[in-house]
Parts: sequence; structure tokens; C-alpha cells
Amino acid sequence: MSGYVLAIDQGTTSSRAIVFDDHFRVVGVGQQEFAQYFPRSGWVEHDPEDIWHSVVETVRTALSDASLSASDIAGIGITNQRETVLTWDRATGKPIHNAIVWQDRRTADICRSLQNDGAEELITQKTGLLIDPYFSGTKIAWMLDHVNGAREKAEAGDLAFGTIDTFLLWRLTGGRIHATDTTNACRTQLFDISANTWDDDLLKLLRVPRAMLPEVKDCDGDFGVTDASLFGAAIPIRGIAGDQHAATLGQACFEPGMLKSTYGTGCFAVLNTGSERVPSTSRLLTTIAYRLSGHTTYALEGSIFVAGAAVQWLRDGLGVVDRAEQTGSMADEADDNQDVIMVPAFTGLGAPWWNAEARGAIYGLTRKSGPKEIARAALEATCFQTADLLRAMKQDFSGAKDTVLRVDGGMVASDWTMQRLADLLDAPVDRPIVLETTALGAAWIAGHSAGVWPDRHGFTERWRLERRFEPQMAAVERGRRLALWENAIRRTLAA
Ligand SMILES: Nc1ncnc2c1ncn2[C@@H]1O[C@H](COP(=O)(O)OP(=O)(O)O)[C@@H](O)[C@H]1O
Ligand SMILES: O=P(O)(O)OC[C@H](O)CO
Repeated sequence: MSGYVLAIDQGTTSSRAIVFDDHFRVVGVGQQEFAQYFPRSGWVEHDPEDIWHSVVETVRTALSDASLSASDIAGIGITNQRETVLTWDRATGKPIHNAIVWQDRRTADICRSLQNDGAEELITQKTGLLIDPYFSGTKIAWMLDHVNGAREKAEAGDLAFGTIDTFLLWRLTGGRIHATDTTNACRTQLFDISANTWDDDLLKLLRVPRAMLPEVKDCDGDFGVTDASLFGAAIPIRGIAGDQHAATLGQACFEPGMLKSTYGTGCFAVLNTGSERVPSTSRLLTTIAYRLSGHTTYALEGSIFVAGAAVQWLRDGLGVVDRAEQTGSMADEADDNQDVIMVPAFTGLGAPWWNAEARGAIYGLTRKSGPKEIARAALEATCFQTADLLRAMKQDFSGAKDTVLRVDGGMVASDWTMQRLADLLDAPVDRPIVLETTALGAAWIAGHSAGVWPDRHGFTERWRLERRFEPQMAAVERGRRLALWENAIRRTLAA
């Protein structure tokens, strides 16, 4: 059988399909951005049909870019933006509402009342998560309560719930398979990460009918085959993982203490903690890193909602840049005597603060401040937030002490940001040659599960460093800047 594997990477702002050969080289790519809908302040939606069409079209583009046909592909791996919620009619396959995206804050009130009812302990004990609108549970309840007749239909088993992977799987298999994997399930707030099952107490608490839930499989489970009419031949679907979990695998973070951070729309740092759950005392998430062939590996995760999204805002909101890559040279030229600090809490603050109501702020503006200082502040905010996460990880897990950070995602193209990251973390930052690590991780699951790619040891040997960024900033300056950030965070939380 051929060693070609296709990864579908369905992200927050774009869908990508990438064909890899058996040397893990990219041989074909398709990519499409799609519309973001902001119907009200703090609400974020996607049109499910946009997502579906972008996936089908990018797969076709990637195949033709690679000069391959569907029958040349040994397996598909799906990876996706997590927590985003979809519900569709089982009979027609039609979604009952737009997808409610992970960034969406509309369920802040439901979360507050869960908190007031003292539900957090149960949720954290079973799921490793906290109460925040970020997760899927309250979003599903909102959809069932706000679409006419939805709750009754869901209880009767006529509606299906799914995160993006599940929706794509349903459509790709012509409505034959309703399933997800453990990494996507574990972000819903409905899944017991120790027992590896949906949990009745949580379903009751969040008012989600069991009849609408998908079957949960290991990441390397058998997810059926694509409908032959879509790409010209049926392709086996041999792997699924949420994007941050796939990136953890793509970065070959197989050993406890290994850490990766992905800088896309948001930033998600995942620290492998091995086969035991490690509870967090610093308000990080305990989550499933991956589950392969019946064995669960756990992780601590720090989730930041705005990273590259702040750069997008400079481009699309403020209009001070035409292209994201201009921000690096602007930051380089910014005035060193101005301490402009941005807290990009556009949709609240994630780890370790978890404040759904916080909103963005810029501090330290003077009459001399301009686009360059603001661009630097946007890039540096991502580094400051990562420093908060790393500090929390070191508190929670002794194996994180001398950790090197492996980075990936669109924003790591910025040398300025990576150097500032190493400076503020006071730790080395490693950027690999293959930056499509999310897609590569999904491809590895599928390739290995299909029997055409090597095991984790063979895969690890082939991980290649492109550049290491070593810390260069003087300790006094690092301390001064981190203090400026702490002050800015304190004022934002108090506002
Ligand atoms: N050179 C750059 N400097 C800073 N930010 C960048 C650069 N290139 C891309 N980005 C940011 O990276 C993000 C895109 O990364 P990507 O991994 O594709 O995101 P996602 O998977 O969330 O859709 C965008 O928010 C963009 O603003
Ligand atoms: O699409 P990304 O890369 O911003 O990732 C989104 C995350 O999975 C949300 O938890």
C-alpha cells in the first residue's frame, strides 16, 4: 500500500488539507479561509455549510496539487478546532443552527449560575476542566433551549450533537458514522477523563440528552470510509484528534515533561504529564493529551483565547497593517522608551485567569505612541501570556522544570515574537522545520493506524529543528517587563 496520508485540519479561521508522503514531506496542499460571524458582542459563529464546502474543496485541491487520486491515499486523519458545537437533524443531515465557536461567550450567565450552585468541584473532578463558556456543554444547552422544538427532538433521538470532527465524519461517511475521539470528547464538559466515558451526572447537570451524543473512540480508531462519490474512491478514515492534541503528537511530545505551544488564532500550551492525571492548583486544565490503542496519556493545558487574533485585529480592525508579517519589523522599530502594554482580552481571559467578562485594554499610551508600539504590544502580549502559563505548569508538575518549548502555528513565522518569547520565558524556544505540526500529528495517527507509517519512536527520530531561540534579555529587564504585564492584568481584571 502507498505511504500517502491526507490530513484534514479544520481550524478556526481556515480549513486546510495536506497530503504527506511516507517521509512526512508535504506533497499537496489546499487551504481556504471562511467567514466569521459576530452576531452580537462576545458571540462567534461559523456557517456549517461553509466549513463543509471548504473541507471538500481543500481535499480536492490537495489531491490535485499532489497529482494523486483518492485511491492513492492510505488513510485520512482529521484534526479540528475544539469545543465548537454543532447539532443537526439525523434524518436530513441539516444543522439546526450555526456552529457556536469555542470563543463565544454567550453562555457566561449559565456558567455563573453553575458556579454559584457549586458545580465546579464535580466538573473538575470528572473532566479536569473548569466552568467557562469556552467549553461545549453550556453551548449545547443554549442551542437546545433557543431553537424551537430542539430539546424535544434531541430527547427523542432525532438530533445529533457533534464537535467539528464529528460533523465532518458524519458528512464524509454519507451519514453512516456518528463518532468522535477521546480528545474532542474530553473538551465538552460531559466526559469523565478517568473512566473514558460520557458521564450521566454531567449530562444531567448540563441538561444534555444522551441520545444525541456520538460514540467515543480512541484517536487511532477505525472511523469508516469516505463516501466514494466525494473524492472518486472511498478513503479509510484512520485517525481523529483535536488540533492541540494532534500538534502535541506532531511535535513528537511523547515523553512526560515535553511541552508544545501552538500560536494560531489563540495559543494553546500542552504539557505531557504521562499516564497519570495531574490535578492543577494553578487553574490550568487537566486534559487527555491523546489516547492510542487503549492507552491514555494525560496533559496539563494552558488555553489563551487571543494570540494571532490580536494581529488579525491590527490588520482588519485597526487597519495599521496590510499583512500579518509586517508586525515583526514594526515591533523591531518600536520606541524602546515607551512601555505600551496590550491585554488582548477581546473575548475574556483564559488560563490562568478564567474571566469571561474581562475586555481588552492598552496601557501606557503617550502622545508619541503609534502603530509600531501597538504592534509590538500585540505580539508581546502573546509572550507574556505564555510566561504566565509556564509559571503555572512549573508549579503544578515538577517534570516541567527545565522544559524547552516546541512551537508551531501561523504566528511562529515571526522571528521577533519567538525571540521575545524565549527572553520572557527565560527558556529555549524550538521551531521545527515542519510548521504544519497539527496536520502532521493527525497524519501520523492515520498513517500509523493504517500500517504505512512508523511507530512513535521512528516518528520521533525524524522530528527536525529549524531554529532554536535562546534567551538573551537581561534578567533585570525581564523582571521589569513581567511586572508591567502583571500590573496591566491586575488593572484589566479590576476594571
Ligand atoms: N508573520 C506573522 N506574524 C504574526 N502573526 C502572524 C504571522 N503570520 C500569521 N500570523 C497570525 O497567525 C494566525 C494564523 O495562524 P493559523 O495557525 O493558521 O491559525 P488557525 O489555525 O487558528 O486558523 C493569524 O491570526 C495571523 O494573524
Ligand atoms: O483553530 P485554532 O488553531 O485556533 O485552535 C482552536 C482550539 O482548538 C480551541 O480550543
